[in-house]
Amino acid sequence: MLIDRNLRQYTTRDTASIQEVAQLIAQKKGRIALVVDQNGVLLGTISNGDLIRWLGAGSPRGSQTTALSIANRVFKSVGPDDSRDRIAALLEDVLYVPILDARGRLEAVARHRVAAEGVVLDNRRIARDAPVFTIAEIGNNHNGSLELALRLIDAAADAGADCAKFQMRDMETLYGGASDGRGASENLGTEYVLDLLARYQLSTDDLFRCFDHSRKRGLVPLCTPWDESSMEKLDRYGLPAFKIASADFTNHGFLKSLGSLGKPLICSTGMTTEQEIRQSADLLQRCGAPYVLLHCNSTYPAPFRDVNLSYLRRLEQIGQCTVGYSGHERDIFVSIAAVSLGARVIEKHLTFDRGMEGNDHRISLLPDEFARMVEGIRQVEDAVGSDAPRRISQGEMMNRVTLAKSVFANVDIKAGQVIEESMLEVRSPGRGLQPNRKLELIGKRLTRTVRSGTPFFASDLDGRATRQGDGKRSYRFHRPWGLPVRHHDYAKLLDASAPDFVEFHLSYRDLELEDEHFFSGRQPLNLVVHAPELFAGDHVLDLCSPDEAYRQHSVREMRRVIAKTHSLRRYFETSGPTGIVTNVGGFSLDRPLTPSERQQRRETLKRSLAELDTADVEIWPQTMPPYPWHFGGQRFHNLFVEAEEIDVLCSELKLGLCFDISHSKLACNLLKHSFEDFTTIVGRHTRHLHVADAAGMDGEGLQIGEGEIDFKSFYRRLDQIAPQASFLPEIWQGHENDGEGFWIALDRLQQSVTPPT
Ligand SMILES: C=C(OP(=O)(O)O)C(=O)O
Repeated sequence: MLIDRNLRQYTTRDTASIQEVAQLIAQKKGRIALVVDQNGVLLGTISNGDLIRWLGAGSPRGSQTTALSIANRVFKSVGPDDSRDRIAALLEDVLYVPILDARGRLEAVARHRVAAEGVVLDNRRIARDAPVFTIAEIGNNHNGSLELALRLIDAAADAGADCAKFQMRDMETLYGGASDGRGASENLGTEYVLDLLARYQLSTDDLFRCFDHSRKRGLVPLCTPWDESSMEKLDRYGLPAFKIASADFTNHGFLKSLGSLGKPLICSTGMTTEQEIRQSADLLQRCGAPYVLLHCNSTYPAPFRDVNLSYLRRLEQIGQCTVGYSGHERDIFVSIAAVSLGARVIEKHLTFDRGMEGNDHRISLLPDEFARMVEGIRQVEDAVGSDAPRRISQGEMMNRVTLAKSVFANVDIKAGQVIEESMLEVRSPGRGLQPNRKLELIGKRLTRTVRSGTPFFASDLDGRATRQGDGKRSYRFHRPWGLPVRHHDYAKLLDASAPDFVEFHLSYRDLELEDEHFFSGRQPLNLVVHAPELFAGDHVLDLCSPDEAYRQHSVREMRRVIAKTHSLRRYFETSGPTGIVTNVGGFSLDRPLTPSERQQRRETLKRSLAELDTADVEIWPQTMPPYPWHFGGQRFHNLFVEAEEIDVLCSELKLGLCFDISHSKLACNLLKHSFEDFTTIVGRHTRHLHVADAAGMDGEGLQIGEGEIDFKSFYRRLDQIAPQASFLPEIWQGHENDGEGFWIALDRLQQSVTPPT
């Protein structure tokens, strides 16, 4: 059972429209709306079944209907003093039991607990599918000094912690006569702890100051109450949750008191038997308390061999809840490993000096160690993934092309011929059919001619191979369309279709090609150029580089690209300046750049662009994904990713843009921005489009219809903002097998986005 005091997700006003009620029920994935008046008095309930019945009855009075008019006015409820057993009995018949105060106001909702939902504190969700919540346990490491406590909070925030945690004790309640610190009748260990605690308490006011300061630094303040009097003070202060120390996990009376407050409980389970953990978890469930269990070994430092991280999985099963780890061992590695075993909360002590007086200092992390641990946690939580079937990432796919092998013909084979084993060989690169499919090819009759030294493709197996000899493919789009070409496949692709323009994708070696060998006279189509990203000597173009020598190198390479563009222009029907699609740089290797670093990169870009002679050409920066695959490895991209920034840069520098919709969809996915709004903002600057589908955070260049983009609505929007912008399909590996991927993309686009004529 869960007693949920987070009421917003259940309640709707009596005057709300049916649409609002439906939205509430749908959005919160709940099955009920509780109808309240302006004072929060519960007037009735509406289930999704009630909504469906209302629709089935022809929606009497239609849009005039209010929530109250269709609500069930007779419902089961309980008062705050009703026993948990009574609520549990009611929950056998209904899904939700409202808990009302004496005046009928909704106080909480009792319902069945769902283990996977986790807990929410200060808008932070702690759950299996949420980011790891890191707690910097300051505990008593302030040694009674407010000034030190505040500095530790700052250090926790700077180290990237999510929470600063303290401990509060009412020494008199807790230790009675021994609270003066002398505790002479206690055993030696207790006497020592008592003495420390008595000397190193912060006053209640000082602790509250620490909580205020934590909030100011963006941290969730938490505190472990060690007694009921402290619990009441912390509740009154308004802490969003309570931490429960291992020492109190078998203290059923205290657990019940904490559970009755309706706030999430983060409970450590050190020093307890499995039987005791089961009992306490059972008790928390009966209380209806939202809770998380932390695996813990309560020794200081804990020997690594006693930590038993594998218990995390068992704890998750026993507690039927989200789990975490409160670590008392040395160093940072065990806590990072705990994340890979399912921990979603990591608590570690923090100090400035392990030599200070007090038990906890010597097992605490220093601020730079804590920061390194948080960094490790973030890396591991990103890397853990799932046990779903293996998927090849986009970067691996790129590397598979260059590093792996495929099946090639070692003789010319004509269409209609049957393939024999002796005609095949396995070699690099891996552009075509993987070697494990070689046997499937043997005995197949080819539907196309395959020249010696060229690879086979999957379409050779199912007879779908590219049509040959049946004339040029023709497409009709209401904006100029083109094809990405290289010097070596230009003639072949042009043979197969009649685009309005071609976009030359240049490698740095192509800059040295003699263009006259490739074109016989002037070509009746327009030209766009795509600048290389990689240049000789592993130089990745970066016009924004803070390294001046590197930046100047990039400017020199860009000048060569411009010169090449002028050379190509001689062979094409160019009307106006030629666009050069460019990834202008601004990437980083280990982390995204900070806003001020980004600002510096923007200024540097302005400088670099001003150093280029752009007569008869236009540099079109390309919109970028947040995690571009640079030659099969991942980087962070920082410029031309966010709509507002692109808008400002393009306006200031009067730049036209190549809107790569696959890249930008990924950026919107990561930043949780609307792709529609992005299109509206950057559409104003768009001269040219790279079109491909996209999925997730880094699935770029996908075939049309195989990702998440709604092309129909995208083109509809863009037609109003940038009707003249040219486009081409930039499908990954689209040029293989005589441009098979491009033709599929163009066919699909024609079907879905061309308005009827
Ligand atoms: C002592 C505490 O917790 P743990 O048992 O995790 O060390 C605490 O929260 O104050």
